[in-house]
Amino acid sequence: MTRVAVNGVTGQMGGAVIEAATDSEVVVGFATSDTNAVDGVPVVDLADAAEALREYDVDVVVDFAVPEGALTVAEACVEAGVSMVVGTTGFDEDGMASLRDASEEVPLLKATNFSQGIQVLQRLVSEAVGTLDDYDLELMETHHNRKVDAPSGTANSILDVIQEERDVEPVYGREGHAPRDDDEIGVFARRAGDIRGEHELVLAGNDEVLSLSHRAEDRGVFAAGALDAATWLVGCDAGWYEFGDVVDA
Ligand SMILES: NC(=O)C1=CN([C@@H]2O[C@H](COP(=O)(O)OP(=O)(O)OC[C@H]3O[C@@H](n4cnc5c(N)ncnc54)[C@H](O)[C@@H]3O)[C@@H](O)[C@H]2O)C=CC1
Ligand SMILES: O=C(O)C1=N[C@H](C(=O)O)C[C@H](O)C1
Repeated sequence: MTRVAVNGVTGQMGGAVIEAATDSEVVVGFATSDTNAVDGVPVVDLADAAEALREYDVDVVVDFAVPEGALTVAEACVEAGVSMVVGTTGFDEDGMASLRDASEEVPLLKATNFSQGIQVLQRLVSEAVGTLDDYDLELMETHHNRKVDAPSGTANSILDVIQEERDVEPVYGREGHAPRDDDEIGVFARRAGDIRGEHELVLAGNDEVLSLSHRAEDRGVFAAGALDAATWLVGCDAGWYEFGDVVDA
């Protein structure tokens, strides 16, 4: 069985990963709090991660935390020679560069969304935007009220896919006198309740509207995808991998 360490183990996704781990074993978790254990999984201070990766003979880290914590664990993975799956979102350019550096030393797989449906949605978005090349585009995402980064990592990834097809400029929310340019895309983030994650791209023109949308119904979908990625990643060469590599394998 793949031996997994979970970073952000006291968080919502940390708990979901422990629950979803049936074909792999979560042997240790990392946190910055004083917690000793979560659901029977021993918790080690994040500062001692490199040592713990060796002590618990970890194959791969699954990370759902905050960028700062993910980067600390990436350093520990490099030090201990352990693979890493990064689910955390909200990295700035420097953070992304640090992850790229780490991937030169160990196998590192990063995804802003570990649901298979989003993988397919991204392919549909590429086709739709490339074909309906003069339609107006608007991108919406909705998440629970505890989410700290906006727009979501997934929305940013969808935006990347769109920008590979069309030269559109994102406009984040609109207020006041804000007439629309042909080459802009409105991007909107809503936060409410415990909504797990909804994304929608609207394409409108030619007296018609095409809507491409996805809704996650449980965090288990992300946890299961991340664990699939973790099992797949172990044994790969050092390098940068994405969830599409796992889905296509
Ligand atoms: N890629 C994907 O499929 C998914 C990604 N996510 C992302 O995962 C991340 C975590 O999401 P949730 O579990 O919902 O958040 P959460 O707020 O419930 O958990 C965050 C965890 O990070 C820890 N943490 C906070 N500050 C820290 C620091 N400075 N150093 C180390 N750890 C720290 C917290 O103690 C907690 O355990 C977010 O970035 C979210 O966007 C969430 C769901 C799916
Ligand atoms: O914070 C979340 O919950 C989620 N975050 C990811 C994102 O930022 O896209 C993935 C998913 O939508 C849930």
